[in-house]
Amino acid sequence: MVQVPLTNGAANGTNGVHKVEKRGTSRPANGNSLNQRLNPYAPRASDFLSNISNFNIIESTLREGEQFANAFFDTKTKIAIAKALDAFGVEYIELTSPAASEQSRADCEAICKLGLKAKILTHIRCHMDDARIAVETGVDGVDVVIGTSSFLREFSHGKDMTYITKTAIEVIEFVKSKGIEVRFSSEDSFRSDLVDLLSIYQTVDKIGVNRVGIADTVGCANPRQVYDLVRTLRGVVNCDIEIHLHNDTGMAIANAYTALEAGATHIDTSVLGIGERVGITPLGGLVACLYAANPEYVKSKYNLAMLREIENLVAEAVEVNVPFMNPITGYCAFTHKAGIHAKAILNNPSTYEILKPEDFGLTRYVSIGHRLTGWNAVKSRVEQLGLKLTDDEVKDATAKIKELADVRTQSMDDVDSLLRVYHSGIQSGELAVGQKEALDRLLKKHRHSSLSQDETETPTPVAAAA
Ligand SMILES: CC(=O)SCCNC(=O)CCNC(=O)[C@H](O)C(C)(C)COP(=O)(O)OP(=O)(O)OC[C@H]1O[C@@H](n2cnc3c(N)ncnc32)[C@H](O)[C@@H]1OP(=O)(O)O
Ligand SMILES: O=C(O)CCC(=O)C(=O)O
Ligand SMILES: [Zn+2]
Repeated sequence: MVQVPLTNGAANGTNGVHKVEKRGTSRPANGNSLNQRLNPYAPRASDFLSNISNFNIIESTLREGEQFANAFFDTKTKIAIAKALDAFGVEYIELTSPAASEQSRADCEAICKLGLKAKILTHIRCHMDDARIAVETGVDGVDVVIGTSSFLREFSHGKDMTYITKTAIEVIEFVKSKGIEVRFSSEDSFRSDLVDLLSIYQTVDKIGVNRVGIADTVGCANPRQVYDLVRTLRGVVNCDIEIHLHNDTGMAIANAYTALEAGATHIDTSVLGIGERVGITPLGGLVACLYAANPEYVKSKYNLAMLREIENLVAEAVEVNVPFMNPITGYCAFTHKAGIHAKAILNNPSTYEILKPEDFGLTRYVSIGHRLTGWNAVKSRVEQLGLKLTDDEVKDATAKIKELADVRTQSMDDVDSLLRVYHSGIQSGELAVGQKEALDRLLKKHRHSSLSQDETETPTPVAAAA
């Protein structure tokens, strides 16, 4: 595909300096008036419940992400991912339970010792044995989870709500006694009884849990259900509300956004969304969605130019490619193709872009070597090449590009050669607008001379004699 770079990427340097002061609370940033102009339906400050401009990310690549089928992170890779996420600016990094294995425990301790600005959490079952191990690792907080749906109560741990509540209180009070954060989450919340849920959340809120978590463990929830549950919970507890959303039906980003609108304060993500089955809310997709709502706030919190590097790091570690349709970093995320789009983009990129590539250290492209191209896009390339053609001449050359592209997509070199031949034909007087045969003759001559040049090229010596 011919891709004409229209702007240069403004790759920001990464903020590799680790300060001791921990993240974890974010200040609301208003000021989305520009965004309101770009998108009249953008969220408004008057929505008093909404945390679209006041949220924290709990980045779980090193916990949920380790549950992805392909994932095996050795210590070095875990440290590289943790450092990259910290430099990006996530508020929390969640790690696999130290009860999982001896190496998991050692890695958890090693990451705690890095002195990152992000708060380090580990994720455990609602059990005193796990809690005792977790608090010895040096983490800033412990995320406690237990299934509350009838499925999990019957087929996973086999405990009733009375037992769950009693154990939750014991674990929470123990973790709190160590002076670190504690969160309590109900696994499979959306298939749990609402009265059970609200009752246990209220109990743990009263004993001073820092956050309660809602989990769409099987990815069954839709945005309206998410809104209703978070909104209801917001009216019942005073503590922060975290949400963890699986992507089995493709709803994870929309559900995360809706949860913030309903008053959730913390969103779980993983890089590229990796996790159990198809994973959870992806970091990049969530950032894209929240940037579209309030770019200044998102830019103030995160080093957006690092996103591509982090995704590549994780993609390589788990041996997958970054998907072509990935928000922000998909290979064609900022490529514009159809002539109608290209013209408008060239006049003002906001016509067809809600995300600015330069804010992510990326570059915009207009693709022109295809049959959907238009003369405005071709004119832009003519100007980039420093050629002088009238509008009628550009339109004439565009017609030839389309004719050729009806047979096969033209490379950048193909298009550039055609434009150069066209231009020199006009300059020399061998060509005028509409003279199709003359243009074909010139193109044929050019092809012939490039071929014979190739044939007469001296081969490069493979190795010099000693
Ligand atoms: C939805 C989620 O993703 S939750 C997070 C999932 N994360 C993990 O599973 C971490 C990795 N897991 C592991 O390394 C292991 O499963 C361990 C160390 C946690 C437990 O291993 P094992 O003792 O061999 O038990 P196993 O994995 O077979 O079964 C889980 C046990 O925990 C119990 N359990 C399951 N969930 C919970 C919970 N949330 N709280 C308390 N106990 C639980 C089960 O009843 C079962 O107990 P049992 O030994 O009495 O049968
Ligand atoms: O701890 C949580 O909130 C979520 C646990 C989990 O991974 C899930 O329920 O899918
Ligand atoms: Zn999960």
